[in-house]
Amino acid sequence: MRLTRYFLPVLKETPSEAQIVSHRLMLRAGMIKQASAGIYSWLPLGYKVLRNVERIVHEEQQRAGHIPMLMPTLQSADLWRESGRYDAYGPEMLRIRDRHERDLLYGPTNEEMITDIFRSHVSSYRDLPMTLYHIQWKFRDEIRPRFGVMRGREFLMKDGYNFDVDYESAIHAYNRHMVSYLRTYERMGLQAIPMRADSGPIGGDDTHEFLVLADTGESEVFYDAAITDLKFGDRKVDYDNRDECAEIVKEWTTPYARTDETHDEAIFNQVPEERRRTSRGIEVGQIFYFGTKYSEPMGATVVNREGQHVPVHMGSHGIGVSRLLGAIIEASHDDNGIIWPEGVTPFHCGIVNLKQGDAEADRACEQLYDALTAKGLEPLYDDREERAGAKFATMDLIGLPWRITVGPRGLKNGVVELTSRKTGESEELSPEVAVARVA
Ligand SMILES: Nc1ncnc2c1ncn2[C@@H]1O[C@H](COS(=O)(=O)NC(=O)[C@@H](N)CS)[C@@H](O)[C@H]1O
Repeated sequence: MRLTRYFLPVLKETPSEAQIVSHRLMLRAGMIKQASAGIYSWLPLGYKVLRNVERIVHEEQQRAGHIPMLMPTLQSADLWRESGRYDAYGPEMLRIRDRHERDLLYGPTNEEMITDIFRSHVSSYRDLPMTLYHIQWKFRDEIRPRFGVMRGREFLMKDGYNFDVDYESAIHAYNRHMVSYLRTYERMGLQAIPMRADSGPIGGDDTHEFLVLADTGESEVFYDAAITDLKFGDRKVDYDNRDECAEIVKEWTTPYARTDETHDEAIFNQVPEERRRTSRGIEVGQIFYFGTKYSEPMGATVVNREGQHVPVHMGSHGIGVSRLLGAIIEASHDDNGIIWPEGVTPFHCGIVNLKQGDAEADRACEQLYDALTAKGLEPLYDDREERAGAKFATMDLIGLPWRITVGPRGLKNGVVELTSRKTGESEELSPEVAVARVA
């Protein structure tokens, strides 16, 4: 992409209403624009990162054998009356009436809707296990939306729902989700720690939240420092193997890690003093087991092996897709701006032309552009008539992992300058070597 043909409305000033760094940087880098309280337009750069986060979520959910689909944002109130949550959910639910005076709502979550889909089509244990998921916008009328996309009113969530014939199978589904989440967050360059949590309005008794440690996090957390040494890496996992998934879950849930809702001082004190940590965390996902909480009242049953009609055991599992952009920036930035992990960066490499209009420099930039593109690495070419300082500042602000700077003087010596955003280090290399170095 050429900057003169893109739409990147970077801001010179730091917007006063932004209280945390991710909100400030998302506004300044021209990624989002507030439409109304807690509701944002996703401008091109932000939208590109959002799609990259979605792609990783889709890949890891499907690797775990979960099936993608898409449910609407608007739901009938009747479904929520069946489960008894229509009134229980409270003022966070945006209630809407259509022209025929029918009660609708903008879905804050989809347990009722997915259970209705399941009960309409599945009636035998032979069709199980089954996990359906979608990535869809949600609405929760937060009384105090804040911190930009971190606590929005309209936000993008992956919500997945497992259907199993019994408790053991549903716990395997729970473990499968935990394993898929560990890999998902690592691929985004995040360390998200699973912590035992309280279940809130969704209900049920088994639940873990995934938290990214950050001073600006809304949750207070207590954990054993040993848990931060765990790495998932690119280990191969047989997601159908119950013991294998249970083993990984055990590895990640043995060290003490809890939010303030479930913190137990007595147990925490058994952790060696030098390893006890308290901090704050950003909740980027949550997994739940809630048994027959929805299948019972809504009559979602299957005939089991013994020929009995039994309500299916379920769980729901969410990832805050739009919140993740804020969490990643909180975890990866410096004074000059964002530092995108390779897995989610909007462009892989910036190209800065120090002398736009100089035949040599222009040609070298075009060749770099083609070479990077040929390697499947999307460049952002700053071809504006701007002075170098402004071009460098923009590249640092929007946080691309690599920048190649091209100038007439360097070209005379057959070199360009390759700069790593993470380390700030620069090297003079031939254009071919510079392109080879961009991961
Ligand atoms: N107001 C919000 N703004 C941005 N992200 C949010 C907001 N509320 C929740 N999320 C994200 O959505 C994730 C899942 O939300 S949740 O309430 O914990 N879980 C559910 O809704 C269940 N139905 C799981 S499918 C959270 O972990 C969080 O990362």
